[in-house]
Amino acid sequence: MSERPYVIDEMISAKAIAARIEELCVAIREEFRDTDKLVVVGLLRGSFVFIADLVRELDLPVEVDFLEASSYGDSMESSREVRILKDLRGQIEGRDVLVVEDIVDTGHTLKHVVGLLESRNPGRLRTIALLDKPSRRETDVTADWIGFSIPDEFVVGYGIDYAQRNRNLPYIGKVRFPDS
Ligand SMILES: O=P(O)(O)OC[C@H]1O[C@H](OP(=O)(O)OP(=O)(O)O)[C@H](O)[C@@H]1O
Ligand SMILES: Nc1nc2[nH]cnc2c(=O)[nH]1
Repeated sequence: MSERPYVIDEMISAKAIAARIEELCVAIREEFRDTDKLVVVGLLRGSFVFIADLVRELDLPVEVDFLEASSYGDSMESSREVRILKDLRGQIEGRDVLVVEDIVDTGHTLKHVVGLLESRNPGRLRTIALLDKPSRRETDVTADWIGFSIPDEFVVGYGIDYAQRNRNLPYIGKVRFPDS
């Protein structure tokens, strides 16, 4: 945990997030309207709040599963080495899958996870990210649906942490160091 004092400035309000999720769900329902039972895969830990709001708004028959991937640890910099700390409980072969990510930054996490899940021969595999930082991308990955495209700021809240804190903020905020 960093000892350096920081403040959090609100960037995207809880209300704006809820409104955007409603819009995204219209598009996702359309894409999966003929699917029997969609497998919605949340990438832990950051997506736990987003997936909870998303599946309740989606109003489709879904199965929820989780995969835990980590590349940042407690740091603000990606290690670029994605570790799978917890695998899915269920099989996805032949199943339609929606991967739910909180943020795509360098893109290493999403690229690694999509590669892993593709190797299991799912049906349709689609991805959604609440936040996208295109200016930071180091890989050729893009989520099929994006909530908000944001500038190069380190963000927290709505599931997303800084050194495991601030995940419980209801909004997205950016971290600022007043001493710099
Ligand atoms: O596009 P990238 O540069 O790979 O960054 C995105 C990933 O970074 C964060 O995960 P983290 O490793 O911090 O784990 P966490 O979700 O458990 O907080 C975030 O939740 C994304 O999964
Ligand atoms: N907390 C946090 N984790 C990230 N992982 C990748 N980008 C970010 C970010 O902006 N904030």
